[in-house]
Amino acid sequence: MQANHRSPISPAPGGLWLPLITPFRDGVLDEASVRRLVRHYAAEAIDGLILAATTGEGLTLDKEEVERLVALTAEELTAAGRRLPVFLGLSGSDTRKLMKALEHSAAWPIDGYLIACPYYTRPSQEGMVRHFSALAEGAARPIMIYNIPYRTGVNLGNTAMLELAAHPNIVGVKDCSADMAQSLDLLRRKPAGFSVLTGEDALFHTMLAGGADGGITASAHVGIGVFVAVHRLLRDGEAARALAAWHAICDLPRLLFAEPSPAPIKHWLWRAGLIGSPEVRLPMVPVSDGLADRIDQEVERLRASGLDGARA
Ligand SMILES: O=C(O)C1=N[C@H](C(=O)O)C[C@H](O)C1
Repeated sequence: MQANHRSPISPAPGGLWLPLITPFRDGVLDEASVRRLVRHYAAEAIDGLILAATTGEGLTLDKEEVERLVALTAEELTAAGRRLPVFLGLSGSDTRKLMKALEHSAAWPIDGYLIACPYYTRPSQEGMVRHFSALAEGAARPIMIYNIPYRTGVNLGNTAMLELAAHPNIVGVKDCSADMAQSLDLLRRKPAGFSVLTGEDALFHTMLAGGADGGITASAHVGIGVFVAVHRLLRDGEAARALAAWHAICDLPRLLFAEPSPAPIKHWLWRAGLIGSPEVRLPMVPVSDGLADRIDQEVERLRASGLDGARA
């Protein structure tokens, strides 16, 4: 398969990548809200977008919806004059089906893929190395591995990860191993050209300070400017200012993950006027009344402090 990059991206992704929620209204993709969201976040100094991953409820989208989501995003980025890398979230436990998904999306305006470890079947380390190697061979664009054992049921260990990191088409990992020793060991041993981006929102500052290249954090939908600032300040050696900035928002992840994601984030964005409805698709359900009240109060507090970033 030929490489077919829409735009040249840094070979090793870094900085703040936003795993965009997918807005729905009355059961269908809410196109106006997709456009508004993309415009809104394209105006921020983020480094990339991820579509249809966990936060984007990718498992509930049909092929036509994913294609439309990708097209709308590309249109809005072009209209905004923003060359932002866009990776598509993929997951599955059948290598052949994933190869077909790669083929199906080969001409889409995306720059790469975020592919989760195969879930439910609990393959061996060798099975996962062969799985990702096959996908990397077949993909026309770079792949980031998504290691999230508490969702998939299987952990891609560092030996296997480093073997995969040697593949030129595997450019990084979204690390949600939930094992600090494993994450720090990976940061110590990762080769040049292979990025580690944390997907543990609450550990965003800690992981960056430990040498991570960036983060893919759903919480950054809120207070996005602060997430960007924390990354830049640390990169520029301004540790004290980075920590002070982080302290202003470090409780957000706990609030936004108090119930299954992305319902709390969607409630927030709806209250902030960025999306037309907080709708999620079953088996996800809307936030409880109690959490809705807590989020509403926090929306007001951040709005008053100017940290919300919700200026559509
Ligand atoms: O959408 C994602 O990708 C993210 N996944 C993590 C999860 O699975 O909970 C959290 C992260 O903030 C974004």
